[in-house]
Amino acid sequence: MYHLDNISQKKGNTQILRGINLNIDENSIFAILGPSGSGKTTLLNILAGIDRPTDGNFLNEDGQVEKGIMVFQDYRLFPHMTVFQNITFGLKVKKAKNSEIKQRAENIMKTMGISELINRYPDELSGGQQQRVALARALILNPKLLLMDEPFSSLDEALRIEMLDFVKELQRKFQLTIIFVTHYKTEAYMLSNKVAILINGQIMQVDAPKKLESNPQNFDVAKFLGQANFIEGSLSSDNFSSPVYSGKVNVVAEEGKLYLPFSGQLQLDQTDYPAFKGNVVEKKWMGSNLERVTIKINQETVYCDLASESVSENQVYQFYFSKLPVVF
Ligand SMILES: Nc1ncnc2c1ncn2[C@@H]1O[C@H](COP(=O)(O)OP(=O)(O)OP(=O)(O)O)[C@@H](O)[C@H]1O
Repeated sequence: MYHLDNISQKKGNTQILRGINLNIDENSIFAILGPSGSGKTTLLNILAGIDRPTDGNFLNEDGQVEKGIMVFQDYRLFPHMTVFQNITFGLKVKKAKNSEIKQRAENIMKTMGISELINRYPDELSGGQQQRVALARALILNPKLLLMDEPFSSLDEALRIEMLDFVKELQRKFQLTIIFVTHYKTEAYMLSNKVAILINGQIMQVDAPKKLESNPQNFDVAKFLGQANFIEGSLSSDNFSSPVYSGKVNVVAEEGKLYLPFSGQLQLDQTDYPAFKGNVVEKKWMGSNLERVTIKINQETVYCDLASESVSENQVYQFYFSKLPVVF
């Protein structure tokens, strides 16, 4: 188990990280998901030993300070070196024997499917190939802990999904612990069954993807995950009143402002929680048999995702909550 023990980072007057505590199982992939500017790169730089925190430590099971090997967002290959020279750079610095360097490079290039690129320079490689070279350069050092900073953000959708599967395969093959940061929730969900949400330098929630979606712990998490419409209303005890929904709610926290998350919780089949009658004004197919449906109720607009073809445009439907709605 790795421990992030109360890690804080301040640069000038900016408090970037605020007391991050996390336990990370060895031999697993742990995803940290957060919006742009939330402190993901700052945190990974600390875990890689590239930067020192103003407070706290990154420790291994034995309580010793730990650091991982980083795969950067922009790959950072050396432009004047071939693929072989890039991959073997770290071993050369460590003064490994030439025969060992050659052997390990051949093995890792084979694993990564880049053997035929051996003499190419980075500007002769596609983004996906550069990504594989960057991974090979890290893996040749036999790391126990690999840190990945948005490594697939510049790849196209199909390639990104292929690389996510590949990372899972590498994790198993090399029994790695991988800490993966991203702002794409699908990436985090596909890679890991434990995802930490980092917002504004704070860990807001650590949970399985399905739990995050169904039970975001606070307004910031729900808003970031984008699964929510937020309808203002008023609350008295556990009764919520708004133009869209009035009735019982689950109250998570009362902060003066009241919001109602909808998406993923709405359905057409009757439940005990009737939500609203609304006019479907638009549908957008999202792939995978899902449509994002725009519904108008008086002046309010609500978005929800429903199975394709379950509603038609310009028709009024009664929508139901699938469970007791939540007010933050
Ligand atoms: N040296 C610094 N001095 C002051 N502020 C900094 C410094 N480095 C980063 N920041 C600020 O800290 C915040 C977090 O930056 P960081 O790069 O860690 O975010 P991120 O989550 O990785 O973002 P992105 O997804 O866009 O890469 C940002 O608001 C950034 O402007």
